[in-house]
Amino acid sequence: MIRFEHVTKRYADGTTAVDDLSFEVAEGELVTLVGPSGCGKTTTMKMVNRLIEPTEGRILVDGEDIAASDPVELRRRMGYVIQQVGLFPHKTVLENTATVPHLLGWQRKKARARAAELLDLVGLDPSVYGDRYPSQLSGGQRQRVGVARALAADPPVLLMDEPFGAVDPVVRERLQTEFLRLQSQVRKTVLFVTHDIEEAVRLGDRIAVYGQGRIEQLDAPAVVLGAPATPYVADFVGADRGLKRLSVTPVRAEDLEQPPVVHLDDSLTAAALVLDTEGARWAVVLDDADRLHGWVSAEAVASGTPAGGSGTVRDHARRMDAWLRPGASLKQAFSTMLQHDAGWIAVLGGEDADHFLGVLTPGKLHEALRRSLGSDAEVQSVAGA
Ligand SMILES: Nc1ncnc2c1ncn2[C@@H]1O[C@H](COP(=O)(O)OP(=O)(O)OP(=O)(O)O)[C@@H](O)[C@H]1O
Repeated sequence: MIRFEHVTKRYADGTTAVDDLSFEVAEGELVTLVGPSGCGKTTTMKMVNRLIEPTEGRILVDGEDIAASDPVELRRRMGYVIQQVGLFPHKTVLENTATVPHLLGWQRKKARARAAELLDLVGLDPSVYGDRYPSQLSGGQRQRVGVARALAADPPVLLMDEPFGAVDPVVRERLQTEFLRLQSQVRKTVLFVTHDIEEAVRLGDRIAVYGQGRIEQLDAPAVVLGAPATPYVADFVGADRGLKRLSVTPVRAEDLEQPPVVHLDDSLTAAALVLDTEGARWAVVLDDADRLHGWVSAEAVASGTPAGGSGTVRDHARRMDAWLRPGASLKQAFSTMLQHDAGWIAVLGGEDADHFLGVLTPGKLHEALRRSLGSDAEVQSVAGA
């Protein structure tokens, strides 16, 4: 969708901001450009909407060399969100959002309806915020209007330059979450500039780590973190890259352990037999509908069994309210385990969404992390970690 072919940008003073850059962003893909200040990220992005012209090489959008396109027409096909947002102070939120549709000659009513729809999509109720002016919004709300405005004409490409850079970390995280949700619906082709590796890793389908004017590595976040291509990349992503990988590695059904399972109405004798047979110290407890209830320890079962053996698991089961879905991150899994002081966390999913699939334990979590890269790269990265 966006293709850089040997693109170089040298400024008049001789600074080579971008040096022989070749890479491609696929349709619907979100690529984050990350690197230290002055490494050429913004220059790269501004060449895509021709705010800056390359010195050498060419850029194709949808197969078409943009050097031959009309810059104004080109920019209308590309949403552009920047840190300073650049909302018109004398226009309302709704008018700001409808800017590009207006420019494209949409009828006023249609443009306003579209703007209202977009505001809703970015989490701003148009009936509450539509008539406000930018000065009457918080920083985070202004950023959302910026995103809504960039999406209003439904452009296939979004260029985002530190769009969440000016807000505090809490708001920033919320905006990232909302943006990910939005992107899963609209599937734009996105180039996203940031100097924050956490943000790059969280948002990018792939991340491009910049050195001076060059991409040092362009890979999926888990690969960049698990197998950095160069010492520079390893240094840039940080010594805690192992921890960061937890947040980009999903829990998969095949990573789960299958502990013994008993039901609430099982007799303690039956439960004791199951635990004995499997040599387990605890079992997961499900209700009649096979939904998660909690767990029961072998000790509790044993302590109840001599008393005539008439008791059921229900009398000794403990509740476990925490669980995850497949696809949750290993970080979420680990954090939930810590929060509940538990050595395992149940994973529910399947056709009825609440089916018990198995449990993730710290051992399985470690295995999942090791496997996420494929064995060779991982062995090296673990050895070198
Ligand atoms: N108009 C210009 N004339 C000369 N040099 C420039 C010009 N614009 C940018 N540069 C230089 O080009 C290099 C790359 O700049 P660029 O803005 O692309 O970096 P960046 O990675 O986006 O940095 P930041 O994260 O600080 O925004 C820097 O060394 C910068 O000083």
